[in-house]
Amino acid sequence: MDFLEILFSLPPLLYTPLLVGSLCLVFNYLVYSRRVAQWRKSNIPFLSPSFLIGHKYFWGVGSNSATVVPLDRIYRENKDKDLVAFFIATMPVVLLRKPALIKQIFAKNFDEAFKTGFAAPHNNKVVELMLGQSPFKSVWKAQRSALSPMFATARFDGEEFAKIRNQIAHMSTHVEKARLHGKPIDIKKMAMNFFLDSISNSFLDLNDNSYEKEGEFRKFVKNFIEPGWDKLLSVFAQMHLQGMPTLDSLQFITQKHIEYMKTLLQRQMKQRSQTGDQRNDLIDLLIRLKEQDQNGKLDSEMDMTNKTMGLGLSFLLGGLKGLGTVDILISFTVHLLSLHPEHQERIRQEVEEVMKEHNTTEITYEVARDLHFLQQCLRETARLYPNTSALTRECTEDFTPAGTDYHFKKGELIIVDSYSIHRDPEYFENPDKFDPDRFNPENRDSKSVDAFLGFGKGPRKCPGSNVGLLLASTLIGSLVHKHEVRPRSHTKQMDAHDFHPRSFGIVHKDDVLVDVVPREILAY
Ligand code: HEM
Repeated sequence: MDFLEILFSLPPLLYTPLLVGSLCLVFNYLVYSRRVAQWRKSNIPFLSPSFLIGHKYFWGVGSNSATVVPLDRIYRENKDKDLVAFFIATMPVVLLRKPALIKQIFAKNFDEAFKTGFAAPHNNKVVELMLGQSPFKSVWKAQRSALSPMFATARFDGEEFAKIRNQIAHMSTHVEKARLHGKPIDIKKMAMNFFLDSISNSFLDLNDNSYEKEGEFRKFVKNFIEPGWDKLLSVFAQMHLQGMPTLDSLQFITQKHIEYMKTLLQRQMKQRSQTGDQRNDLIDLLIRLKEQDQNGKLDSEMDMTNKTMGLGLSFLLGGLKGLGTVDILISFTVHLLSLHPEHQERIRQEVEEVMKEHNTTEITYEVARDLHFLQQCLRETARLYPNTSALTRECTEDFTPAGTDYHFKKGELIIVDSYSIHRDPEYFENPDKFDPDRFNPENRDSKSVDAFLGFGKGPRKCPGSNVGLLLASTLIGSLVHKHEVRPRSHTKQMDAHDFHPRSFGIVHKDDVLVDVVPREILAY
């Protein structure tokens, strides 16, 4: 009796999964053998897939390890190589290990032969625009240039900063209430309230105060970014299926998400047009672009509403990276500062000095902008805990990096693991130590500058980093100026065991709780 005869003699409930499973294994085998042959021909060193289901290090992702853990093992175990290819389940990727190679692909030759990571589903032009993944370089460049006023920190100068100070006042009231009740502060929640309320008030003209009531925007973003099996699986599905149309529920950005954000933007634009106010925010910008588009030539493939919406949504999602990064950066920084009272003291002194220089007793836009040591602390946190640790690019043309004989084929997916590079003693001495002074311009060398990837690299690096640093400096500067922060939940520096296993980025899995003691009380 052959295999098929035995199979079909079983009850259908048994033979159907067995048949599907066997077909999947055959399919995987074909995918692996084809790609391995290609890597061999292209001189790209690779790790053989284990038992037809990708590299074994990834099997625990989701239940007991974050994605960064297997990537870090592979990075460390292949010290002798510039790059190494392997499979995450059926997805073939090439991990770049050397900053010089990363520079070529992410910066120098990016325009020539690469695009950014996740593939948007075909025939969904709004999602393509939202992800900044138009196959036409001129489109994402025009998109980025149109949004550039939103990424300028100078926009927060003057009256606009009053909105941020308002958020700080809400935070201070909350901190004081918690302290009087003897309760710790949940830093992640506080940072998220601050950042999302700042974004919704300053860019979208919503009047949110999450301490009183969770606003609709916060609810939506929380649901969108909160780690879970559904998000992890949808990211994997998107990567595996490489832009092929999939079930809506398997997509990272579902039709429901798009509809919610579209409705929000359209409602705010309509209200603004009725009042005729001018705020120099995202809503004004979208109204202006829509008007310009109406006067110009309409794209026959996509109507102008979709174009304007795609642009607005790409800002809101920050290429999926802006939202969720600032609050995570703040909570990791407060965690590290809580373990280092000496750095808190330096920040307090810096705030005092800079306030004096600007002749003020408050944290103003100019003060927040000039808190250089605090910004060093934030960059050092982004080194130790780079939220977007897996940076991805895709080859759009066959490409051979200068000075090598590696041949990348069109469609090759490239990954860089910032977490591992940032913890490599070759580039950062004593890499696990929180040492903000390594970001003092006097101490920086070209080796560490090239190896720092906290905000990405090249033309597609983060355009919102300065806005993020300004907001984070305002919150932490205000908190540490008036209070000493002490650890409650995490009394040791967090490591990879503390990362959320179902997040694609670096996010702590538990709440980060701290106690805050007003400095006035400490002085007595
Ligand atoms: C300060 C905290 C932030 C960190 C650590 C951060 C980090 C990153 C990283 C690592 C990337 C990927 C870059 C690459 O692939 O080379 C990125 C992209 C991006 N970020 Fe940020 N980000 C931050 C804040 C923000 C903010 C506040 C915004 C929006 C106002 C923003 C908007 C974006 C956008 C639009 C992209 C996509 C860029 C593109 O694909 O061209 N980011 N960010």
